[in-house]
Amino acid sequence: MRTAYGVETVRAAERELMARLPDGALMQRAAAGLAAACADLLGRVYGSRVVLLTGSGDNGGDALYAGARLARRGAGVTAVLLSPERAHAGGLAALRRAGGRSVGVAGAEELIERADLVVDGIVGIGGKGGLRPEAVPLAEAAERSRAAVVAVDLPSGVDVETGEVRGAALRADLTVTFGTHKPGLLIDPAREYAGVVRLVDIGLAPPADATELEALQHADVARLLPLPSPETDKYRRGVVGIAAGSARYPGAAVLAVAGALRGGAGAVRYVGPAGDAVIARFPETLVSDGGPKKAGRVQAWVVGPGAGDDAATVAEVLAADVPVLLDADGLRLAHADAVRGRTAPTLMTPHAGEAAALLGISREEVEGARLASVRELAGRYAATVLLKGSTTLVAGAGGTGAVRVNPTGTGWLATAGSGDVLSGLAGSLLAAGLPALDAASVAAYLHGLSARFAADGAPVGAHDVAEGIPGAWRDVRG
Ligand SMILES: NC(=O)C1=CN([C@@H]2O[C@H](COP(=O)(O)OP(=O)(O)OC[C@H]3O[C@@H](n4cnc5c(N)ncnc54)[C@H](OP(=O)(O)O)[C@@H]3O)[C@@H](O)[C@H]2O)[C@@H](O)CC1
Ligand SMILES: [K+]
Repeated sequence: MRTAYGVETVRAAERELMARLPDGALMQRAAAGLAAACADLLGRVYGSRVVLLTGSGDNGGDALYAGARLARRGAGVTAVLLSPERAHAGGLAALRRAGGRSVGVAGAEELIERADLVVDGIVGIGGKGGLRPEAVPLAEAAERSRAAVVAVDLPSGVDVETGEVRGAALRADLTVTFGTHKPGLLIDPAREYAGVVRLVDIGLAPPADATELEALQHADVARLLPLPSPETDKYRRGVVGIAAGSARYPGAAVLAVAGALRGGAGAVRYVGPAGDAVIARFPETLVSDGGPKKAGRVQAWVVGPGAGDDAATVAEVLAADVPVLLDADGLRLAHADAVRGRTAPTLMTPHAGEAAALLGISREEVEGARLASVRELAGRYAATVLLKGSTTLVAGAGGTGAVRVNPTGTGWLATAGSGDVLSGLAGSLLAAGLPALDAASVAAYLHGLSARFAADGAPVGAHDVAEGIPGAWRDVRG
């Protein structure tokens, strides 16, 4: 499991470690890791031109010490000091001893444009607000320049706690972060600014119960996948009910069923007006004519994809005492009290536009503040919430615990119907007995992986994503 921690937790872990180490040892570990990453990126250090953007805190100190290491290996290193009188004294002295030099911001843009490597040590976890005005032209020059840009700990200007970016920020090709990941490095829009993230181990050991974000990895998903035992039957594997589709949108029903058939449940029941289309494509589906109540035994329901205005079916499903996944039209048609009042788990799967409608804010606000939005929805509805998008996040019911961030997402998933496949897949995992947080995060993981395999660098349709799910299972299980 990849984990990320908030600033207070990181600082507490740093204090604890520093108390046991000689003065400055931690910064030397950080600088050594940073210099090694820079050298890898440069390929040839000797003769390269390196510019250090240096702020007034320890983030600048890391950059200066790393710059000194590069200068000792023959790089021409220039530190641009944003506040010359407050630059890290030890780091600056080390750089000068190694043959590096320092300048003020005047003329810095030209240096940046001619550099091979720019190191962003303007601010790290001590930063408040976005980039200050004097740093903005330097960030713009770095973007214009052909130099590789390496951010120290995090790209300056992004919100390390939330992944929000208000105003200008440095755009890095590589971020070298120390001790642990930070939430902002894993959530868009900040994640975009971070480029590739490389974690340098400096010996920090933050407590597991303070985890802010978790990203499942293959091994975690493999452990959670529901596998049939020798004595199993379809009810033990779980029966998922799909109440989706309408005369106008029969395809949503077909795609939700397609996802559900690949999710590990033993059987898929379908109720709704698209039964003929479903059975024509998937004859193994148990189609029934009555509403959800008359469908027979179901261990989890999916309601909403392509459902049009059928509020009665949504209400009927919400009244069932089994896990319910609420998606698409279902999110709009559900009564908030009916969701909050449920005793069995509820999983809501909005995209940013649907989340915005539920929260009464704009889509842009949701996309700019994903972490806050997903937590807020999970709190308001007392439901597990999967917020789809460029970074898919899953918050557990109530919104207070660690939020799961999906590492397998891809832009190819932004295609009509892919959400229907995801809802069927996650519903199937719910029926197979996974807790809602696991069902949602495992579904997002497999869905993203499947899309990556199916796309392989070219556009895909939602049905390709559904058909690729077994391949994603196999890959995860190794
Ligand atoms: N602690 C450790 O053991 C280790 C820490 N390590 C490293 O230290 C970093 C944290 O260092 P830190 O605490 O000194 O804060 P830091 O991020 O450099 O910024 C604070 C300074 O910037 C200023 N400032 C604030 N906002 C600003 C803005 N928007 N734009 C511009 N300036 C702004 C603010 O001054 P102000 O002008 O507000 O008085 C203050 O002086 C961490 O990210 C990691 O890289 C590693 O070496 C491993 C060991
Ligand atoms: K930085």
